[in-house]
Amino acid sequence: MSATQCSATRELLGILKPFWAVLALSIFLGVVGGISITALLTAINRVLNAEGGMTQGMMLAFAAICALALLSAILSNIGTNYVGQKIIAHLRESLGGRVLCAPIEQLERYRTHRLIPVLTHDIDTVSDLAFGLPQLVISLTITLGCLAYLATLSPSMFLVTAAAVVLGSVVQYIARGYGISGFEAAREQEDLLQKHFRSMAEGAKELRIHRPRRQRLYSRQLRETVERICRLQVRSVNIFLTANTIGSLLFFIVIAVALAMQGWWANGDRSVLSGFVMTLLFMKGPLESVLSLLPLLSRNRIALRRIAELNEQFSNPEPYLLLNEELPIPTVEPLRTLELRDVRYTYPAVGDNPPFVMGPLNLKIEAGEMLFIVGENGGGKTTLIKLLLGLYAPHGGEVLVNGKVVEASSRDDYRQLFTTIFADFFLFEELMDGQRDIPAEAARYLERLEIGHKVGVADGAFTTTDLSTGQRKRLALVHAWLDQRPILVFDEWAADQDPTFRRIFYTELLPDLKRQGKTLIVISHDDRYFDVADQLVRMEQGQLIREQALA
Ligand SMILES: Nc1ncnc2c1ncn2[C@@H]1O[C@H](COP(=O)(O)OP(=O)(O)OP(=O)(O)O)[C@@H](O)[C@H]1O
Repeated sequence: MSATQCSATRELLGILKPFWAVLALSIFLGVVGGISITALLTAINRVLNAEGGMTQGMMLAFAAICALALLSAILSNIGTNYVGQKIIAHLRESLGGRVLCAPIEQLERYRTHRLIPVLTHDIDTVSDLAFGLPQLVISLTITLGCLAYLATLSPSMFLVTAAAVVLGSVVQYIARGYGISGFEAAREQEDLLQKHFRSMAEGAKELRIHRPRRQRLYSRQLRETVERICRLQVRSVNIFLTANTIGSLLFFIVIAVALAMQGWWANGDRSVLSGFVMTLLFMKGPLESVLSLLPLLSRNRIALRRIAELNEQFSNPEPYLLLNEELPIPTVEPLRTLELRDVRYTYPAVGDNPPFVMGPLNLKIEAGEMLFIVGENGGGKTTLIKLLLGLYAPHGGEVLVNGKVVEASSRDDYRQLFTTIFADFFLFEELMDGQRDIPAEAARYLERLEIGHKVGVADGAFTTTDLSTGQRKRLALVHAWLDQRPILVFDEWAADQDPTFRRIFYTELLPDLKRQGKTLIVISHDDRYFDVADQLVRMEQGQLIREQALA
């Protein structure tokens, strides 16, 4: 078994493990359903050839088998439907949890356009198989049951039929090899398609004013990818359909052989001959149904491999990340100091670029202090705050809070000291639980930031986030303030503000927050206001240069 098959099989077994009892029962009931239907067929054949037609006993047996076939098929469907829905829920929850707990560096490396198709497309494919499973089990059982019945009717003709089934299966196997490579190539293209969709949605404005780029995205990227996927799917499905049709034809060849050679194997017994032909014709439907599910099996294998890959990528979740709301929130002792001691961090080389090396970084911040981090683009300011925030674990050195080293086990608690507005911030509409009404002071902030007339709070969420970029940042500031954390981090917050608000931010809001006892870490390019800071550090090519204390 190849590594690919191994990972898909392991993933499938892992996914099915919690539901094995229900699944085993459903499969068992599916087998019972298949056997019952085969028994019905043999009963029909017997009645057709019985002297005097159907006796009362036969009628009762017929009704009982009908009831058994019906009941077992319904229960088998209910069981697999349950398992199918549970699998979807389980995969969504477990993959969602993995993404939430993955180290930030891994998430930054695993691009969104690759993540979303796994969480949507691949999970749906796996669940499709779960829904197709009872059909597969029942059809397979009927096929095997019919073959067994054929063997009792005529061992010699059974061998001819079995040879035809083997030949059909070999054709299917070869077709599957070709078909699956097409499905795999199509799945690769799905990631690319997702990337184009993201460009279309997120770059809508840029595309509207740049005709050549828009045309290129539509005709050379989007259309080409869509058509490539279409071609690959058509080709793969055609291969499967052709193989199925060859399989169907084999049935009629076997029937023709049976009719031509009836003298040899049936000794002119017409009841054996009619039973044989009827069973073969009956078996054709279930066998075709099994074969038609083969493309789904192939797609399923690819989807499982993608899920296994994602699981593997995020197999080292950050330890001690709490997702369970019921666990108690640890009490954090009041902040006194925050320190980086000989901290090092290296981004791996990208292409021909050398790795970007940060550090050793040494920095100490006292509670209630205002630290400004300045420096040219690409100097390492954002990386420095990611290290300070505990988003990146240092590759060397230590982060200390109140003189104690922040270990992996305490890193998540440590992060709860901070509220951050990143340059590429995400604005959540909902407030946290228990904040159903904005406290009076926050309303004052909304007014002061001149968005009080635009935004209110209803049902625990801001009434709107449809604001200008600068206004959204102001709203994020209110959000951050509502968090009531001791340290606030601003990554170029003022960059989108007009000069008046920029002045208000540096000369009124920051001093106000400082007066409230907040510790403030501010990335800034606004050299006019550097004198507001208590401490100023410059980041240059990954090195921290301490400027003189200002205040
Ligand atoms: N995910 C990453 N992988 C590899 N290198 C990275 C990654 N993120 C940042 N870098 C590199 O690290 C360096 C510092 O980046 P950082 O974002 O910390 O700079 P910055 O000072 O905040 O810049 P700016 O002022 O433009 O926001 C950059 O030169 C960049 O090339």
